Amino acid sequence: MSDDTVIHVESLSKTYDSGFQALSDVDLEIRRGEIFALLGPNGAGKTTLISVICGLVNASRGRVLVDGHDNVRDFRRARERIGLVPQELTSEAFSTVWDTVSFSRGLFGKPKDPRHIETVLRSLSLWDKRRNRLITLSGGMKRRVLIAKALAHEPEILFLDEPTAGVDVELRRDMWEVVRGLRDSGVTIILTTHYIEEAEEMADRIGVIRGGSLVLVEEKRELMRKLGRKELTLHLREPITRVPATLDGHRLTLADDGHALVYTYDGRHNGEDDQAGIAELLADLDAAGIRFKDLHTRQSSLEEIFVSLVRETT
Ligand SMILES: Nc1ncnc2c1ncn2[C@@H]1O[C@H](COP(=O)(O)OP(=O)(O)OP(=O)(O)O)[C@@H](O)[C@H]1O
Repeated sequence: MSDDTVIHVESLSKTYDSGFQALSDVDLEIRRGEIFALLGPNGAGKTTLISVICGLVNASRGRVLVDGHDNVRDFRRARERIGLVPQELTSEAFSTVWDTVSFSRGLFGKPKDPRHIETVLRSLSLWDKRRNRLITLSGGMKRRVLIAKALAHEPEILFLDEPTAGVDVELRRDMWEVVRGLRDSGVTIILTTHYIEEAEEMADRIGVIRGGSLVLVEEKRELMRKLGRKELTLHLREPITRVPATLDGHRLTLADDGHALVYTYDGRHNGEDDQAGIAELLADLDAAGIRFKDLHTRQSSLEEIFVSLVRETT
């Protein structure tokens, strides 16, 4: 475990009383100060994993250390380091913003600290609303209150469970800004999401969970670089039966019953090399007497990468 590990998850499994195994043998290290996005389809085990880390659900096997504290044997020390933002506001509709957020701090046995509550409310643009009852707030403001509640006891780690589920595009962007601001203030962020775009936009690292197993953990940039390939498809005038040996140096595959050639290349980092590669390819095609009538390029998005990963592990 390295020094910058803030959460250490080891051989974690969870079988519910029903006999359903929701997590199997999950190992994960969360680094201090990162935004980590946990992606996965419905029922993959995202909420279960968060709940076990936060100590709300018991693991069947394995252990979790939060800043070095075992989340079962040393529950309080582990839990006080964590803020959890659930999807929905459950109660307190008639309380004011100020009371709701202050009360949350008290739940962790922390002494009152109006200055801190003020800082949190200001950072989330809730200060002007502090005397408003929750029931009078817009959906966006309610989401901010959920975050303020989770930050009231000064946690260093913040879990956001589907922070933008069911919200409109504008509010989603607004939430992304808020989350980035928190990360910039030094909070480690772990979020679950269905929205690939959300992970692509915000995460430093991405974990993909499927059927209770963590199938991949990778730097987002690295993931995009390794898997985010560009494809150039050349639609040929005349079909060919095989790629001529003179074109062996290029990454070419035959498609569409010999009517198309597909060239794959790394589209993100070596822009100049790519262009050189394409120029060479076109010259070699010409020399080989292969003519094409049309071409198009496409870039794989994180969405496609994700879909292919999920498919591969089925
Ligand atoms: N208390 C429980 N008892 C039995 N099975 C449960 C319980 N809670 C969750 N499950 C099952 O465990 C699996 C994982 O659920 P979980 O809520 O962790 O998934 P998720 O990835 O968060 O899904 P979603 O994106 O739909 O919220 C699901 O099949 C769910 O039905």
